[in-house]
Amino acid sequence: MAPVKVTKICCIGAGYVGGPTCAVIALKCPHITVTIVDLNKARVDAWNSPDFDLPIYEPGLVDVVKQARGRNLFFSTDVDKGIREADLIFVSVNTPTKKSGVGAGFAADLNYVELATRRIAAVATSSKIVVEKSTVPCRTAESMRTILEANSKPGTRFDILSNPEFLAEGTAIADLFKPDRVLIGSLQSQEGKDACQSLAEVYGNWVPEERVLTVGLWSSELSKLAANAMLAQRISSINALSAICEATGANIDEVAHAIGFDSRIGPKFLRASVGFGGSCFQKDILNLVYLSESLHLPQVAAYWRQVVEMNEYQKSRFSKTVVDTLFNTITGKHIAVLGFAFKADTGDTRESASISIIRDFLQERAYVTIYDPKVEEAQIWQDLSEAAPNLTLETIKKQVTIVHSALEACQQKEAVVIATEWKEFREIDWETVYQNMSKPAFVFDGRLLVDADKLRKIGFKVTTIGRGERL
Ligand SMILES: NC(=O)c1ccc[n+]([C@@H]2O[C@H](COP(=O)([O-])OP(=O)(O)OC[C@H]3O[C@@H](n4cnc5c(N)ncnc54)[C@H](O)[C@@H]3O)[C@@H](O)[C@H]2O)c1
Ligand SMILES: O=c1ccn([C@@H]2O[C@H](COP(=O)(O)OP(=O)(O)O[C@H]3O[C@H](CO)[C@@H](O)[C@H](O)[C@H]3O)[C@@H](O)[C@H]2O)c(=O)[nH]1
Repeated sequence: MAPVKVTKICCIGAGYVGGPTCAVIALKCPHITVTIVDLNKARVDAWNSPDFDLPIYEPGLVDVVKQARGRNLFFSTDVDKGIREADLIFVSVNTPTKKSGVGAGFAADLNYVELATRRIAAVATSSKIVVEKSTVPCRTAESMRTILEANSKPGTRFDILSNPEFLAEGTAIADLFKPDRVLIGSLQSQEGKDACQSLAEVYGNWVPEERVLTVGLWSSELSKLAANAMLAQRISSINALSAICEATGANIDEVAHAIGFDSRIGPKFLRASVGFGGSCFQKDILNLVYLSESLHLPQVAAYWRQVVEMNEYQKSRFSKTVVDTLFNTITGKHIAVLGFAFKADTGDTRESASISIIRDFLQERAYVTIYDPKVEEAQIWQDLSEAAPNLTLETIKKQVTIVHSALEACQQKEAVVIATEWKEFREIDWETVYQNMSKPAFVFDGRLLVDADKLRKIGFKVTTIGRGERL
C-alpha cells in the first residue's frame, strides 16, 4: 500500500495549539480541507466571529485566519462529522497535570486524549491516520492504538503517529511558518512509515525536507518532554545564578553574555526572570518526574524535580525582596504590578509568575493595581481566586484594582513591579510615573526590562533581578 495522499484534515481541539497549527496548515496547503472541532461552543464561535475577535491572541494569527477561513479552513462543534470526513486527525486536546487520584500533582491527565480517541473509534467508518499532537507521556500512542484497534470496523485501519508541537506562545505563527524542526514519530512497520510519509508530505508544502525529522514513536513522545525540560532547566540555572549575583555584586546580564558566547552553550534562553510560567514547562517536567518515578528511577526524578523547585524559589525570593526592600512590610501599601500574562505577546496567564507574586502581596494585605495589555479582567479574577483560596473574591476585589494603562496603574503607588516583559513597559514615560508616585518611589524589575541607571537618574529606587547593585 502506498502512502495516503491527505486531502481532509480534522483537528480535535481548537486551543492554543490546534487553532494556530491547523490554521497555518490550511494557509500553506490550499488543496487540503482543514476542519478544527471543539466541544467548547463559545471557543468555536469566537474562531468564527465575523470581526475576527479570535479566542486567543497571537501576533499574525488574525491574518492567517482571514486568508484561509471559509476557503479551506473551518471551525465547528460537530466533532463526529469532522472525524468521519477526515483522512488524517490531529488530537490536540489539553493534557493538564492531574489534580486528584494516582499521580495527582505530577502525572498528565489523559482523560481528554482518551475521550477524543474513543470518539474517533466510535464514529470512524473509514481508515484514519491519527496524530497525537498533544504533549503526552511516553507510550501514550500505545494506549490510543489499543483503544482504536479494539473498535475498528471491518476494512478500516488506524495508524498512529506522534507529532509533538514546539511552538512558543507569542511567536506561534513565526514558529509555525519556519519551524526549527517538525518531529514525526511512527511505528517502524511499513504501514507506520507510510503514514509518517503522508504527514511529512503535508508539512513538505512549506517546511524544507531536512527539517522534518522522522523517528520512532516513543522517541518522538519523549523528545517533547525532554525539549521542554532542557529549556526550563536553562532558565532555572540562570535564575539560580541570579541569586548568587545579587549576593555578590555580580551582574546576571554580564554573566549570561559571557557564558552564552561559548558556542556550546549559546546565547538564547538565558534571560534571568521572576520565574518561568506558561502551560507547558512545569506540567511537562512534573510529567517527566512522574515517568521517572514510575520507571523506578528516583535519582532521575529528583534531578528534574529540582528545576521546578528552583522556579518556585525564584518566585518567592522575588516577593520577599519586595517586602524586605519596602522596609519589611507591605501591609496597607499600594503596589502597581505591570503584566499578568506569563510572557509578553500573549493573553495567556497559565502558571504566570505574576499570579504567585500578587498572591504573596495579597497575603501580606497590600493593595495591588494590575495592568496587562492583553489579559481579560475575568481571567485575572479567576486566577487570583484560585491562587488565594483562603480569600473570598469580595476580599480580593477590595485589595485589587484592574486598570487599562500602565500610567494609570502607577499613579500614587509606593512601588512598581514589572512582572511580564511587555515592550510597552520599557517605553512608559517614567518621568511622569515618578512625578505621580509616593516617595521614595520604588521599581522592582523582575524581567531585566528597564534601563535601571536612567530610572535612578530620575529619582527611582530600582531593584533588578540578578544585579548586585541595589536601589
Ligand atoms: N500552549 C502551548 O503553547 C503548547 C505548545 C505545544 C504543545 N502544547 C500541548 O498541546 C496540547 C493542547 O494545548 P493547548 O494549549 O492548545 O490547550 P487548550 O486548553 O488551549 O485547548 C484544548 C482544547 O481541546 C478541547 N477539547 C478537550 N477535549 C475535547 C474533546 N474530547 N473533543 C473536542 N474538543 C476537546 C478543549 O475544549 C480545548 O478548547 C497540550 O497537550 C499541551 O501540552 C501546548
Ligand atoms: O530566557 C528566558 C526565556 C523564557 N523565560 C520564561 O519562560 C516561560 C516560557 O517561555 P517560552 O518557552 O518562550 O514560551 P512557551 O509558550 O511556554 O513555550 C514553551 O513551551 C511550549 C509548550 O510545550 C513549547 O512548545 C515551546 O517550544 C517552549 O518554548 C515564560 O514565562 C518566559 O517569560 C525566561 O524567564 N527566560
